[in-house]
Order: sequence, then C-alpha cells, then structure tokens
Amino acid sequence: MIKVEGLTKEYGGVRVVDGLDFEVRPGVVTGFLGPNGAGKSTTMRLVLGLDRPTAGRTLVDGRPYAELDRPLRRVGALLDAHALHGGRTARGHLRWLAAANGLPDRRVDEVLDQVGLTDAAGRRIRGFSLGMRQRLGVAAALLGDPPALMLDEPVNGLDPEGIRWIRALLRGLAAEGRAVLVSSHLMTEMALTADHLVVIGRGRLLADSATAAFIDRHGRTRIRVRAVDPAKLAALMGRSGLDAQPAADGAWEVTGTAAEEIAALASADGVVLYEIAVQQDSLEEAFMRMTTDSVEYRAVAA
Ligand SMILES: Nc1ncnc2c1ncn2[C@@H]1O[C@H](COP(=O)(O)OP(=O)(O)OP(=O)(O)O)[C@@H](O)[C@H]1O
Repeated sequence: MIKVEGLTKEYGGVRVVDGLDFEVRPGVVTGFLGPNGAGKSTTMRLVLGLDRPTAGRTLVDGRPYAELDRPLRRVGALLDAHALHGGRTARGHLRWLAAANGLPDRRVDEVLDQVGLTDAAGRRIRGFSLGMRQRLGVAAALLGDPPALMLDEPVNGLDPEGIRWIRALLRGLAAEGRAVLVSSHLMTEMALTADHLVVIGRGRLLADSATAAFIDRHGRTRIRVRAVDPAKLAALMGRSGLDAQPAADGAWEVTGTAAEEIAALASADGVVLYEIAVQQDSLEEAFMRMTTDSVEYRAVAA
C-alpha cells in the first residue's frame, strides 16, 4: 500500500503539489490522471524519495521510502525510460540492480522473460527502441517482486500489441493482490486498465473514485433517438421541453431524461422510433469536462 499524506512540493516558491492525500490500495489498478504539469511525476518522485517534500509525507507499507530495507522488494517503479545507462546490456543492467538490492540473479532471467526481452537480453541498451526501454523499465520494477508498483506513462512508445500487453500485465499484477499506480494520457487505455482513479490538477486532488463512478459523475448521458418520420420527431422534440439537440444524421440527442420517458412520449404522440440508444460519455470526455478549469488556469499562468 502506498499512502500520500498532506503532500506539498514547491520549486522556487511555486507550489506544484498542493496538500495531496490519497492511497493506492492493494488488488486494484489505480490510474493517476491529470493535465500536463499537474504534478503526477513529482508525486511519484516524492514517493520514491528522489526529492524531498516541502510538507507532508509519503509512505510505502507504512514507512517512508528512505527507511525501507531493500526498497525494490517493497515498491517497483518505472519513471523515465530514457534514464538508462546505454552502454550496459539489458541483462547487465538488471544484474547490477539485483546485486545492489540483494536480489538473486535468477530473478533477472525471470523478469526478462516476463517482459518478453529474453532474446534481447545480451544487447546494449543504447540500441533499444523506446518500447524496448519501457519493457526493460518494467522488468526493473518487477525485479524485487514488490507488493506495490508505480509506473509513469508505461505505454509511452509501445505499439498496440505492447499496449495490450501492459494492460494485461497491470491487471494481472493487481489480481495477485499488488497495489498498482499508473499514469497515462491515453484515456481509452486508462478506462480499460484502471479500476480506480486519482485525478489531480494544479497539484491538487480533483477526484478519488472508482472509474465507473467518475464517468457517471462527470460525464453526460445522452439518449439518441431516430424516428421513421423525422419531421414528426422534430415537432415532438420542439414541443416536449426536453433538452434535445438535432444530430447531423436526422437523429436527436436528448440529455437529462431517461430513455423510458422518451419512448413513452413518442408512443403517446404516435411517433414510431426505430432507434433509441443510451450513450455515456467516455472517460476522456468526462476527464476533459472536469479538468477544463485546471487547463485554463495553466494556460493563463503560462
Ligand atoms: N525539478 C524541478 N524544478 C522546478 N520545477 C519542476 C521540477 N520538477 C517539476 N517541476 C514543475 O512542476 C510541475 C509539475 O510537473 P510534473 O512533471 O510533476 O507534472 P506531470 O503531471 O507529471 O506532467 P506531465 O503529464 O506533463 O508528465 C511542472 O510545472 C514542472 O515544470
């Protein structure tokens, strides 16, 4: 379990993380979302003790990172896939990490296999594609078989097959009871991967809820209807007082009411419907709706 308590970080008087409180629970993939510059990477760096908080604290298994004995066994992290020593081989890099953390050498081959890099194990990292570097970073995070994982943009640079692989991996790790925190800008991917979301903007907590509940709360639900006689439907929509907008294809989109109510209205008016569909906003739409203020603030500040 990872805990963030009253976490605040200022750089040169600018507050980039502002009183954050949240938990990353075991058995769940928690998506960490926020517009560019919201403070996600800074928060992860603070959890890993790579920087000091201005106020507040972060805990891994109830202890600050600096107090962890063999930290790779407690929390694995993928931060910046570029920050690798290019002259080393993949296996050499992992062996060095394993040795530094008192981990057995056999873990190196296990994690290379787990991330699909066995065939490239003897190659120098400088020749790796971004996708291969991401896989190597994931291997390093898994090396200590830790109960908690933090991955910053792990799908960055991965092809569709790689993205599916990460999704399955993260879900599998959570299913094993691990706490998984993952940031990404790919909303469709997050909607498929994360059970829970922590959303921040300007360093502050904007939402901490189940993914489905977040979409319910911040997204809109539209009922899309089409009738055999479009003119009759248009007249009904005009009279109904509903929040209805015509779509380009002759359909109408209605918000703020239930599908049953529209069906009943149409039936009472003799309007024959041949399409009635409930459409919910995607995670991306819900996210954009909730973070607009945050984005605007930064645009002005910039
Ligand atoms: N070492 C540093 N010195 C000064 N400012 C910093 C430092 N690290 C981060 N910042 C600033 O803190 C803010 C938050 O950055 P951070 O990288 O944590 O955001 P992010 O949410 O991860 O963004 P992105 O989605 O773009 O990766 C940014 O305005 C950034 O410029």
